[in-house]
Amino acid sequence: MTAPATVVPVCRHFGVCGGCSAQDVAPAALAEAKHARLAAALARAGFADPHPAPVVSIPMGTRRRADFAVARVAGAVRLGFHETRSRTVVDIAECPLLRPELEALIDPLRALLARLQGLRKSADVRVNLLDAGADVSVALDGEATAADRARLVAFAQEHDLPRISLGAEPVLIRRPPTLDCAGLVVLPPPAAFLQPSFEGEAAIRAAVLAGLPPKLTRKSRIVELYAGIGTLTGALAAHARVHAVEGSAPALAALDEAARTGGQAGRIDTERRDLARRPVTAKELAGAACVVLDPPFDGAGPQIAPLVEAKVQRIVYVSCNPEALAREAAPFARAGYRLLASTPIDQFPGSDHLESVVVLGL
Ligand SMILES: C[S@@+](CC[C@H](N)C(=O)[O-])C[C@H]1O[C@@H](n2cnc3c(N)ncnc32)[C@H](O)[C@@H]1O
Repeated sequence: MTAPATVVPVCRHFGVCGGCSAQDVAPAALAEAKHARLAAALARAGFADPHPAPVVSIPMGTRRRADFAVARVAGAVRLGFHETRSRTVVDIAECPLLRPELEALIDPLRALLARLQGLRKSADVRVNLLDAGADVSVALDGEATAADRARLVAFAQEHDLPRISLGAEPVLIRRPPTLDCAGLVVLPPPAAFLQPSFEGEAAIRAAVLAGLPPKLTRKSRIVELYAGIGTLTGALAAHARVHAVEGSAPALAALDEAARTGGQAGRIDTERRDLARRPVTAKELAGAACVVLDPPFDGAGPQIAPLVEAKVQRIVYVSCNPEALAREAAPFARAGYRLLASTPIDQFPGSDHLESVVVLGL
């Protein structure tokens, strides 16, 4: 018997909220479609007959990062996500994608925002669930008043948050906002980029480690591009020395500090660099046993050409955009790289987004 192609959406906001576009597609059918999408992207890149590994499916209720949009409309505050292709904020009562700890903060956050004088028309709230608890950052469109700051402090205390911030500025740190990234204990900056779920992050890490060259020694060098706060760096450093490159100063500072305090300074060195303006050159990549790259949605752009030119034996490309992957894997295929492995990771259930890890070798 084949699985039904459609199911009843689990969330009452489905169809209006732009957060999930495919919640009415049966999970098995969605997984099949995502698998086919990765295969098609790799075929377009020029790899004949790609056979991605089975999809790693991350269930609903696991999202540990939420970017809420907030709007003050006719005196009332809406908190939720934008409608599809619109700036209108859907005022949500639930979000089954989220971990329960984050879902439980929706109503209290809305009540908090309603009382902030610095909220004129709109705001953004980023909640990152760290090991230390939910790290909240509120970006207002107006100036926060002293009373607003006092309300943020009271909110952090009432909800036992490790830290609450206005944008990038911490207003109160109650305990270190720690996150264990495979042994590297990081203090991410407010509103840091995190992979959407612990489970998805573990799956990415496992696929990346499985893609490393077999003969690494502890003296081998891995160049990691777009390292962020070090989500993958600590795990890579268990296998080789890592040169981690990242454009965001706060993210890189967090990674650097974690490496130093964790006694990994000899294994991990860091470099702040805007890879769009100043890509790492082929010459700089000489001698690297492997390059791991995890670029933003639009891809690595100008970084690709020097990477292809460098002829590094192994490339592990983590992608959250199959279209960019198809485009950027193509020059590797033309340069003679073989597709060694590809893993689709569905860490965006209920939507058509797809994460994947692709391993290329010469
Ligand atoms: C998809 S995230 C991956 C981060 C990290 N690997 C992780 O898994 O958490 C992409 C990273 O690329 C960084 N980035 C974006 N544009 C960049 C640029 N032009 N140069 C360097 N880094 C950039 C972002 O700050 C972000 O940390």
